[in-house]
Amino acid sequence: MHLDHPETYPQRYSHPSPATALSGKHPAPTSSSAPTVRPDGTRRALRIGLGGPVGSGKTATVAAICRQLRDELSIAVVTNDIYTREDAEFLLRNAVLPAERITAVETGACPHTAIRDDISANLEAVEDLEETVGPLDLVLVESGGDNLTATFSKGLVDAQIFVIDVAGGDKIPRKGGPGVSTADLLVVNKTDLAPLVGADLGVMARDARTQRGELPVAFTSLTEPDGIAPVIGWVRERLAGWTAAAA
Ligand SMILES: Nc1nc2c(ncn2[C@@H]2O[C@H](COP(=O)(O)OP(=O)(O)OP(=O)(O)O)[C@@H](O)[C@H]2O)c(=O)[nH]1
Repeated sequence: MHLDHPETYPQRYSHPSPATALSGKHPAPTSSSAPTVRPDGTRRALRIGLGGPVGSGKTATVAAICRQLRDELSIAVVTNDIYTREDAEFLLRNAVLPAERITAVETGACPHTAIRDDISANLEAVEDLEETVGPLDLVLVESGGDNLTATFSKGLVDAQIFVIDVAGGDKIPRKGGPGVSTADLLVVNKTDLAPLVGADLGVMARDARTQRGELPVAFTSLTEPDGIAPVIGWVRERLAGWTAAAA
């Protein structure tokens, strides 16, 4: 695998039919069970959850999405940490969004509980953001770092991104689990580290395809300029579907 030629990645960003993305064949605009309109009748923001193992790059992905899209979209972020506000503080320190657009939820327990079983604190945080900073286009909900079983409740988010990284070893996609197998987008991050840890991106792409069928996979390196591009393409597609469904 030649890492200096990213186009040789078997599926740097594979989607069943990327060419049809603008021709109405979007992925389902939402699989969420949450109401799609706000009390005043306007459509609420698209909510995207980001989950994945500890340290895989969830916060870095959220930061990169915000930096890339904040000039054209109204964005807010909810972070979840077990005991601290570490992730929110990172986003604030790096000024990826104005402070009033970032809220931290301290889960005080297994992170997956707050995004799957008792979503009340997260729902409240999202709804407060919509009320205080006005109509939003996109809300990113970052889970605390967990294991391969964490998934979001469909009552909380409309779509889920699961972030793993190559430093965890190229066997991770093969291990499966609901995040790897069913997330709307699987991100394999830190591809720049592949040569250092002996991870084979081709094997990861092949195993991800076995686990996920036609669901998309994005290979990212957030240390590279525009390394977030494949994720941005996917987010834009989801937003287009969301907006089209509202029309
Ligand atoms: N080399 C490299 N490092 C990265 C990349 N993305 C993130 N990192 C680094 O990996 C570390 C963890 O990244 P985070 O974004 O904090 O990971 P996280 O998943 O939010 O971590 P938790 O919230 O603790 O679960 C940080 O030191 C990042 O700078 C990448 O693409 N390449």
